[in-house]
Amino acid sequence: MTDPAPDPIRFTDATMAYHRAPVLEGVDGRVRAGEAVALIGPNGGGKSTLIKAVLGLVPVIAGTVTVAGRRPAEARARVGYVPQAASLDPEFPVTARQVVMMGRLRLIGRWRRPGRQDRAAVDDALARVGLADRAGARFGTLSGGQRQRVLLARALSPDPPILLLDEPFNGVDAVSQDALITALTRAKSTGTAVLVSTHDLGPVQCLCEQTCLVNRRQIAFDRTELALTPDLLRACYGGNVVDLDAGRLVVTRG
Ligand SMILES: Nc1ncnc2c1ncn2[C@@H]1O[C@H](COP(=O)(O)OP(=O)(O)OP(=O)(O)O)[C@@H](O)[C@H]1O
Repeated sequence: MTDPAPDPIRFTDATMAYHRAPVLEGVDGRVRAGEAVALIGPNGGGKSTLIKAVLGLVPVIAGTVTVAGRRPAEARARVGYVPQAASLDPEFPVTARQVVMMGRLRLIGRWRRPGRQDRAAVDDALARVGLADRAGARFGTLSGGQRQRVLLARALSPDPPILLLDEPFNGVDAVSQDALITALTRAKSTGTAVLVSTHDLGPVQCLCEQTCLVNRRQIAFDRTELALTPDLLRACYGGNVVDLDAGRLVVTRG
């Protein structure tokens, strides 16, 4: 009998630290193929730290984090990463198509030029985020939401089995939010595992099978409907008020 495939991402009582002091403790759960996990918590709660641990950029000082059964640094090629949109300078003189092609560089190799297959993959990735008609537009002239979609297309272009997204819905208009959700839903349908940090609970409820709540330690890692309860959200956000607004959960910063 062959062993089942390892989970795309597996956390086993993992503690992360930049230096000696733990920044995030006790993360335990898995991101399965074809599923999305939302990472939710207050500013400074450790969301970006967890994503960086999966990228192999932050040390895991206790427990383990594995990516496709390996240590994170050994599995980097299997992971597509969408950083916060602000991390790419809009003044940088490149088109949307050139930004997306950057996602193929690892496959193309340093000494080769992009081929027909690379160009087709870039066009396909832009189409998947609904920006086929903006391929030639300069990145800096696009709206914030469109830039975020270009960054998702860049991550999608090499077709990675695992996607990490750091607050992709921040400051994004409704059209772009829908386009991001559509592209991520499609990626899940082809088996991609998704880990997405967000402050916005709306997309979580339609996209994420599981939710991980963190505030310096794991508060919950469970099916979304079991994790997004007023009590757990209150525990996570330190008592900030949670309203049930027409069936939707809202975290207020009061
Ligand atoms: N490079 C670093 N070196 C040392 N400490 C860091 C570093 N980056 C982040 N931290 C600390 O780790 C803790 C968690 O930060 P992190 O950025 O993971 O939180 P976050 O939940 O992503 O917050 P936000 O929603 O504001 O992005 C914070 O106390 C932060 O100061």
